[in-house]
Amino acid sequence: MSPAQPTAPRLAVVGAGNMAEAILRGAFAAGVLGPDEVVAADFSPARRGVMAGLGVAAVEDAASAIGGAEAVLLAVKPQALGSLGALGRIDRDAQVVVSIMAGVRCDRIAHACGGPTRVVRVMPNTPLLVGRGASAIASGPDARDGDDALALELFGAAGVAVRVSEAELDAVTAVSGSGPAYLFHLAEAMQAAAVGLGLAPELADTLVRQTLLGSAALLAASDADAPQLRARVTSPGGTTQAATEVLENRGVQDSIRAAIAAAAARSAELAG
Ligand SMILES: NC(=O)C1=CN([C@@H]2O[C@H](COP(=O)(O)OP(=O)(O)OC[C@H]3O[C@@H](n4cnc5c(N)ncnc54)[C@H](OP(=O)(O)O)[C@@H]3O)[C@@H](O)[C@H]2O)C=CC1
Ligand SMILES: O=C(O)[C@@H]1CCC=N1
Repeated sequence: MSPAQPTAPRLAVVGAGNMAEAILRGAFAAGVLGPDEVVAADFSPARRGVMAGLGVAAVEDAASAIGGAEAVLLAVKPQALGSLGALGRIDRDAQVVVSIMAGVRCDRIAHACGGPTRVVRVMPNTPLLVGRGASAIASGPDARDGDDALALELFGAAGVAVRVSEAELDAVTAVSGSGPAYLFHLAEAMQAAAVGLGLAPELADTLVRQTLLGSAALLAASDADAPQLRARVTSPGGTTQAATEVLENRGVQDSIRAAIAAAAARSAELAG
């Protein structure tokens, strides 16, 4: 597909990495935006190539992408904010800045833009890639009514999008932003255990993926909560009880609580 050349893009994307790609794919699939309404900036020729493959005009220089866009999506790593001189080009009256950077507060973004700015922060997660994202959206102090509309549409197109306060975002980041990694950690451990018990790696992989997928679908669809669903699998004196006792004796629930607390603390630290 040859990239479009928008004269006044609706959305300028700064940082066309994994998350930006997931967000754009979801938005295009749902028809929320067309590729000709987007311009993306990335240092990496390979990432610009990915954008071109989506039909999006891609440039190297963020400053040249920003001009005229209705909204600017900041999708670089939090550590890159300091070197984003292009933010000085933001029209703070006319443009909305949507940031997915973990931990970076609205006031820091506004400072980088040169003063009060219409900032909307979003914490998405990678299941966006398959249309099953969980995204939380917080409007900053200088955002106007309706400034979160594009974010709600964009992120709602690829899963669930909910409004939260900025104060809640560190906890959200720890739970749903990083959350997919916790499940993948469990998948790794289950696959290794299955192979350790003598199952072929391909069989272990199939069984673990389908077990996690089916369990997540059951949790999502059921009126029962997680403890009730767990009780239904656990026959008294049976195999699940034997496993659960080991998990409890080894403090797995405490470990998960501590891990999520560490993620929230790290998100707060990234605020600088
Ligand atoms: N991954 C996840 O699960 C989640 C991530 N986030 C947030 O999403 C953000 C993006 O993450 P992710 O997509 O994984 O990051 P990536 O590193 O994949 O993508 C960022 C891209 O931006 C480029 N870049 C950096 N600075 C500039 C600049 N000034 N101008 C143009 N391009 C630039 C980088 O190039 P180069 O590599 O050459 O520097 C890179 O290609 C992060 O802030 C993260 O906190 C939020 C929720 C979940
Ligand atoms: O690990 C991180 O910092 C980012 C934010 C949430 C998921 N990934």
